[in-house]
Amino acid sequence: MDLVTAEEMRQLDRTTIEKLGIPAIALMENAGRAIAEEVIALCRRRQYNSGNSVHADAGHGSDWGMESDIVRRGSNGGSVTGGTGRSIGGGWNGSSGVSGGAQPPQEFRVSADRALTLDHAAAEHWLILAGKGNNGGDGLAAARHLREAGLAVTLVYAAAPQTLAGEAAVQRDAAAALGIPAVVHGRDRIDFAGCTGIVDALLGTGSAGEPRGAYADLIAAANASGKPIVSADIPSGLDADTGALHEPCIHAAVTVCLALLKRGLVQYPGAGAAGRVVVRSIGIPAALAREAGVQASLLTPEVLQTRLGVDVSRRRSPEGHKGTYGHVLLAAGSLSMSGAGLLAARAALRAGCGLVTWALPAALLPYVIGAAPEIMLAAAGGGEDGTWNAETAAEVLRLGGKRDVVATGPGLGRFAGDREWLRMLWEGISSPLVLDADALNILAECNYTEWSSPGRPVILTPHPGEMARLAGVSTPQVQRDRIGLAQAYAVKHSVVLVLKGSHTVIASPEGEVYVNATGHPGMGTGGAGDVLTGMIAGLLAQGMDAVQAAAFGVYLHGLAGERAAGSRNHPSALIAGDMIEAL
Ligand SMILES: NC(=O)C1=CN([C@@H]2O[C@H](COP(=O)(O)OP(=O)(O)OC[C@H]3O[C@@H](n4cnc5c(N)ncnc54)[C@H](OP(=O)(O)O)[C@@H]3O)[C@@H](O)[C@H]2O)[C@@H](O)CC1
Ligand SMILES: Nc1ncnc2c1ncn2[C@@H]1O[C@H](COP(=O)(O)OP(=O)(O)O)[C@@H](O)[C@H]1O
Ligand SMILES: [K+]
Repeated sequence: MDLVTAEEMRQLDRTTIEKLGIPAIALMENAGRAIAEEVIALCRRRQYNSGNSVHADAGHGSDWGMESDIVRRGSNGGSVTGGTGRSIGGGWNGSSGVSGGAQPPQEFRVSADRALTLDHAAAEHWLILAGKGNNGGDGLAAARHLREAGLAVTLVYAAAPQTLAGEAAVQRDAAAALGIPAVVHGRDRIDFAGCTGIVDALLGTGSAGEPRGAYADLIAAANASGKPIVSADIPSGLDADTGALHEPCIHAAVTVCLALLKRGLVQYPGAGAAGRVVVRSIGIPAALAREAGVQASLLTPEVLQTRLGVDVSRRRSPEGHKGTYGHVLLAAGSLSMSGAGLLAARAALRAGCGLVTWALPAALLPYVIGAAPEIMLAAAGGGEDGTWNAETAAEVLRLGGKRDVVATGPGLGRFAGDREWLRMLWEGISSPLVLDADALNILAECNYTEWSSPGRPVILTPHPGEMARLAGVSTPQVQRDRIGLAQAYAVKHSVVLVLKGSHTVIASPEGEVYVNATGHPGMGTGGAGDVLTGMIAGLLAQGMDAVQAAAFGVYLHGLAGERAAGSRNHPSALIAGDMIEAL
């Protein structure tokens, strides 16, 4: 699923309208219809949750909705198929006692427009907050469809209705011709307390900066009302590209994202303000996105398989052996942070590589013998206190020269001469390199683009603090536009960048970006990143290319976190080692 900026979306709108000849009003109609359908779906969920679906339970009501189908299925032991609507005039259901070879009577089935049908529709009264641009037009179109479905709607114009233009003005006139009641901000009283829900169609991809005047007032009042809000395209007040929230910003229960997923909806804090995000097709062909040069996508199994060519089933050859699956060299751990090396080494094995050699300070070795018997240990010299030193570079280079992947950083610590140490590895290791933790902190102090490189891929896996040091900005600046920053950094420095955190971003040197959606807040625990480093190294060793290994590693790491969190009594009990066991 592609992720677009507001500007990219505008281009795709234009291409659809001008090159394909689809009228803008048709797109707006589709948008309005999609928004109305999602409002109705929300009303159904609400009714279902508050037990109002008793009709559907009894199987004789007029509820034709999705949730009621689920209820019917449940009450019939799964034997009734849903999704076809209520049948009228027929009655044969295969168990009605028809016998003796008699044929069932020909069924006569008529289905209503179930997506726009709602039980107790008259109990609903929605306010449609409409801005004066096309986002407002979408809301006005939705109002007509909702009214058609029997819900009461009141239009709330942010600006005088006569200031609307183009397609939005067409929608305004259609609503007026149908006699849909309308109020105007600043002129009329707006009864937020009396409504059952709010459509936010104030600002979409054309918004710029903080909501002003009437827009700000209406956003604040909508949030304060406590009523469920369905946002058209994006929550008004959200930066569609970065996920930054202006003040004020709508906090939606549902966001009906139109045509293509906007970047800002998958980046925090925007992702938190959007609620449940539903992407709805409105007639803009999704295939246009790649043709127009869109480079970002959500990391779904489909993207992993078709776009990245990852064999997600991770088939193993019947004749394979440990040599088939590659050998990782991990240079990590020090006396006070030995666990970081152990976690990374074990995670590499669990990711499926054949062999892992863990190079570590010699003084540390006696303490970790037997901690994970599957791991080979290599004493790399270092200080008597179990720390690394500059002289260890030669041994790491020697060991790394024979391995399929070299990973370093977890638990490494800082030491005199560490910049030169890292430079020797960077220039001397010809297999793919994974750098994390202190290796990144060292790198941040070096002008490494001037280092010579044997032309192999490098994967950097910073958390936001490490990213800030690498990019020379503050951590809040990193978080303000994670996709944009990761993309720019990866291209400029010719690295594969994994910017960790909720919805980890993976960026390639060619500017391709993938945003991960697996994971769990329980993963905010020491060592979780070390596990990821090991996993990515383990996948690289098995022959994946750097982007494949980074993306698939992040995806699997998130899944493991979800699984591990689910297996504890409480997710906050999750520790990094649980994720390795959940692989
Ligand atoms: N054919 C298409 O293009 C399709 C578009 N579609 C839909 O259109 C949306 C984009 O529509 P859009 O480009 O008209 O912009 P939109 O988000 O309605 O805002 C513009 C208005 O807001 C105002 N305004 C801006 N910033 C403001 C602020 N901070 N505070 C206050 N006001 C502010 C600005 O006022 P101005 O600055 O001009 O005074 C202007 O009046 C898109 O998200 C999708 O929903 C779909 O239907 C598919 C087809
Ligand atoms: N709220 C969250 N949702 C999803 N993943 C998370 C969340 N918090 C942390 N993580 C993941 O956990 C890992 C933490 O890594 P890091 O900060 O490097 O930890 P450490 O240095 O202790 O190993 C990263 O992969 C990050 O994406
Ligand atoms: K909106």
